[in-house]
Amino acid sequence: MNINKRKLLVAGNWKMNGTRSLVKEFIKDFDTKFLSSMDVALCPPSILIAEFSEGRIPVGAQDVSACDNGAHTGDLSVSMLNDFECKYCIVGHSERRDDHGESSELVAEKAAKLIEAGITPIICCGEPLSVREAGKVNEYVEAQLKAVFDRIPVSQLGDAVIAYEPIWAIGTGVTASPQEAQDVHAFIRQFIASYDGKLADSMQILYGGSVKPDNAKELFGQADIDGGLIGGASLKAKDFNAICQAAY
Ligand SMILES: O=C[C@H](O)COP(=O)(O)O
Repeated sequence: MNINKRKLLVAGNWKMNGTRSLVKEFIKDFDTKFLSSMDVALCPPSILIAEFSEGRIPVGAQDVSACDNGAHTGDLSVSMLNDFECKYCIVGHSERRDDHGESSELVAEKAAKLIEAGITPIICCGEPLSVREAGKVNEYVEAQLKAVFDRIPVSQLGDAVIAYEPIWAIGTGVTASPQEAQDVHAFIRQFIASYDGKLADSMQILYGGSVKPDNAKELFGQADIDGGLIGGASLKAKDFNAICQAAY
């Protein structure tokens, strides 16, 4: 049992991967004991969200529109996510910022929309390698998060989650060392504290970027790391179970 700090959250992000049969297999193999003492979520591609209704795993989406229902081809609204009982929704993942040119202001709008609808946003931030090499990680991450804190009153951010994901560690097998990750998480918590100390103490800050069964425990053991946003390793229930075990 993890004794430190806040309740931990392990969230899987399947990205653009998965099939209906993988969902069935995953539901069968996922160990539901984890649901009793920690937060768990699985964010499949939106076309597979309904398939998770047969299991007990809380489900999330990977993105949402900042607009209400209407003429927005290809998008999903918060009310649609609510209709499918999504508890979480990732926003501002670096792949969306890169592939779809999403700005931090748009990410903040999406997060605001989710909070208004009662869905927990998992707000991603994180720097590319060039920024780390230039020694500007804190400034970069702060600018991404400031857009959110400028847009949403702290009184409404109680249920939001932040995920720090250094881009150079995503899908590369290169993980930030526990200390490197902890340093940025501590900075993020300090940044939140500059708005509201209580919020800083309670907000879950996840680490993402090549989290695997063999490195999860050390990462989650850091004082300011409250779990993980897991990409590749969340596609196999066996590995996802092992990562949840590290947080259990
Ligand atoms: O959302 C998840 C992250 O991008 C991490 O992906 P990864 O675990 O495959 O490196």
